[in-house]
Amino acid sequence: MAFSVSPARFQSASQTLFFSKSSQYSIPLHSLSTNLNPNLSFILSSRIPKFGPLPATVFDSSTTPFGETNVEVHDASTLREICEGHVPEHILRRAEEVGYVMPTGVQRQALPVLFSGRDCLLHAQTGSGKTLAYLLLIFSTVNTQRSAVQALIVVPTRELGMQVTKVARMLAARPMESDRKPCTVMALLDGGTLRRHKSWLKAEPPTMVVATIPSLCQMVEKHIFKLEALQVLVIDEVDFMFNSSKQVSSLRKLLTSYSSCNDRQTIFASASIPQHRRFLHDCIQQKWTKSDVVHVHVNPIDPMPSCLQHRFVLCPKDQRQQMLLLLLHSDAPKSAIIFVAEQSEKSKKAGDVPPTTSLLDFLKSSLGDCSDILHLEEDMNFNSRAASLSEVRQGGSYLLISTDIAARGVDLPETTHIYNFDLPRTVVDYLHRTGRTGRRPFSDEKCFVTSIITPEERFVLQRYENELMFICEELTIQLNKV
Ligand SMILES: Nc1ncnc2c1ncn2[C@@H]1O[C@H](COP(=O)(O)OP(=O)(O)OP(=O)(O)O)[C@@H](O)[C@H]1O
Repeated sequence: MAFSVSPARFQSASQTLFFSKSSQYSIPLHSLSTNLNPNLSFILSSRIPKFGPLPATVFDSSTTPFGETNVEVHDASTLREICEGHVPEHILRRAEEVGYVMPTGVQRQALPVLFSGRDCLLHAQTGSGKTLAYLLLIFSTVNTQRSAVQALIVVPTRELGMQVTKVARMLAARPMESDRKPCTVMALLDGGTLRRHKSWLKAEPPTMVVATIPSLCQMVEKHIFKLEALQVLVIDEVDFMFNSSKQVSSLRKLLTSYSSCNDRQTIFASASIPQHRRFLHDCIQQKWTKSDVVHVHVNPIDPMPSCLQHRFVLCPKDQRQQMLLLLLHSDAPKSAIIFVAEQSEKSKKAGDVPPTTSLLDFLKSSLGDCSDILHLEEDMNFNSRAASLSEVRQGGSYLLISTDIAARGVDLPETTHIYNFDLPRTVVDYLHRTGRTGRRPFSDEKCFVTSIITPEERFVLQRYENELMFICEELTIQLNKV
């Protein structure tokens, strides 16, 4: 199959949307599984009426005649074939050395669009390789001989920022003999020592910055970080960022006041973009993107990796720890993440032990005090959070007990099992938690997602099943076996 992108057409609306001043894309979505067919490319017209319907046009990418931004990528094309002429040779060599030889679906579809200079909404399954897609675009665009920040990647958490920085630096590493300046990558993340970053930015600005919003704004507001030379702006986990009341106003400023969409290429990425049509409409209206922004939506009818097997087990709330223990004994997972709800403010004020800590204590006392049971939550200090993740990354097997802080973007490809000790609050949270497993793009290895629920929660899970279109199999485990 060939993938083609045609320029925006001025056709009448196939979908009617109405302008909204709100930029919160929080309503639970049917749009995770939209009415689009797989392999459709959704391209917007540039004619946006002031307060009217959005003239959106849907093209079947396999049948649309080619236009001026024609690209043709065959299923058998290697990553090198797609990137050659755009991405520097030493980056391509490095990518191959670390095992990025064939493109994933989203890379195959998005890279030609990205190389054509269009703004883009990268909308594809968790673990599908969106990070590499936007990093390759950045490497194709920046000029490392220039002393200016030319690419900015905004992420919601320090953990995701460290991960993206690591991949970017790993790809950017130049051979020793090279006399050209390497692409330098700065991590401007919450919890870091900004004094060091200030001197770095003043002395020799890095080519690429990976930042969380609070640290970034601090630097931009003090005019230490200048965005004039910005060529690529990536907002990763975009729906999460727009839904965060702490981040949304700064994000809007970044998109409009601090830099202009005409001077940069703007990429939004996520596995979940609720109400994506309205979001695209707002992007154009608010001038966050240019009007010919492209929506690359990969596998819209199958928003989760197909290697996942979803299961649930019914259990009274006060016996979930024992149930989890039985599940761990019967599954014997190589590596697992156990998701626990965040501690409520009321419970914090009452001085209760955080749920992650009490589960950690229970598992350590039941399974033996083994060091490969770790935990991660917002209220831990940044060093402890980093230590937990780096221990998990050191390989071997692990059990990570975490709140939803580990649910977005964190890449732990060894994870084979996810346990929802507490049911996720929304369907989007279910999607991202489950997406922490099944993260080997070319593997068929079965991975398991198990929710421990009360009978009253069954209908909530059923709603998630309907919205995400998966089937959850019931496990029957007798608690008195403990
Ligand atoms: N072309 C490729 N070949 C082999 N592995 C790849 C390729 N591209 C990405 N990967 C691997 O796939 C995994 C998932 O990639 P990545 O973290 O970019 O996913 P994502 O789409 O950003 O997921 P999420 O939506 O959860 O953030 C990583 O371990 C990465 O190294």
